[in-house]
Amino acid sequence: MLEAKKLVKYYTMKEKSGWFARKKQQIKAVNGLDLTIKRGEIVGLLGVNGAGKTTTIKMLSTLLAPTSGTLSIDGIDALQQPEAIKRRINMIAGGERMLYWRLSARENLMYFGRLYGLRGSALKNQCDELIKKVGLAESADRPVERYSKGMKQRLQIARGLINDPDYLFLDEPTLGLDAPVARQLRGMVKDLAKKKNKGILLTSHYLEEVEELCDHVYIIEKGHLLLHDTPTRIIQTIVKDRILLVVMDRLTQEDWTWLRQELDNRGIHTQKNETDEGTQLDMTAPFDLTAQFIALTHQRNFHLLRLESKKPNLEDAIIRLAEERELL
Ligand SMILES: Nc1ncnc2c1ncn2[C@@H]1O[C@H](COP(=O)(O)OP(=O)(O)OP(=O)(O)O)[C@@H](O)[C@H]1O
Repeated sequence: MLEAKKLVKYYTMKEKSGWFARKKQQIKAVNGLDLTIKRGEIVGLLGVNGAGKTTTIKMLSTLLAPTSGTLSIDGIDALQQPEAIKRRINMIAGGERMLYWRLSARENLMYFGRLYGLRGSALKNQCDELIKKVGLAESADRPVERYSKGMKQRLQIARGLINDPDYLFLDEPTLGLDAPVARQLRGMVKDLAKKKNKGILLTSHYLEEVEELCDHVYIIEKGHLLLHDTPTRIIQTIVKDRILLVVMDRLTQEDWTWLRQELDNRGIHTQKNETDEGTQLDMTAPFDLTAQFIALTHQRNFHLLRLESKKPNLEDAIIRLAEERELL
């Protein structure tokens, strides 16, 4: 298990405050964060821009020393024994960082493998296997600068697996990828956790991806933990409303006045729009309102064209949370 306790990172910056004077300014990027990742699970780390996600990942991957706090990985103190830890972890960033563009996929992997102490046939076999695994066999000897974004990202995954880490930190792994390529990568990430028993930390601005992949999620704000739970419970806790969308034959003014009064009496909040299809109603209430709405339509023989009950998702929850905390 990876266990971070009371992690703190303050950045100190010097700002000009006169001709010669410089004032020290301290930025509290991460401020007392507790976080755990077990092997075989995918953990999400969410927060608005500047919340402290990248700083946290850099500390977990020992690229950045915390100001205070502890970090242990499978019982080993990561701050005391960073060399022992580096063999057990790796980081994969989205976008186009962390690769040498003039080198081929094979040369990149050979280079990074050597950094982890791999040599000879062990290194060659590991590179061959990873190249095959991420589907780059045919283009393995071409320079990376000629790769598509999806190919570069698959190579990033291979690079992140070169030392066969037990824990992987994925920072925006599907950034800028087309939907089918992103889906393929999500499948790979799931397999790494569920079939290869790796512990995975994921940051992503694609909340559907987080909802689909993560067993539990940490939401941070200004370096503090705001919420830690499963995606389902986060949605249930934050968005209590159920949403019903209905399109029906155009309502007369009299019918609308009657319907609005009935809906108001039941605590159903309604928004009405006239569309080409007919009258569209978006209704929200803190309970499942489908049965009640259908009963009302029977009373006046309204003709329904479409009825969709929408379950709130993680994106709805995060937007609601940000609105409540005035982060938007
Ligand atoms: N090297 C640095 N020096 C000074 N301040 C920094 C440095 N890196 C980050 N910060 C500050 O620390 C805070 C947290 O930044 P961090 O990059 O960890 O946030 P983030 O959640 O990853 O944001 P984003 O989603 O925009 O990538 C921000 O206020 C940022 O300006």
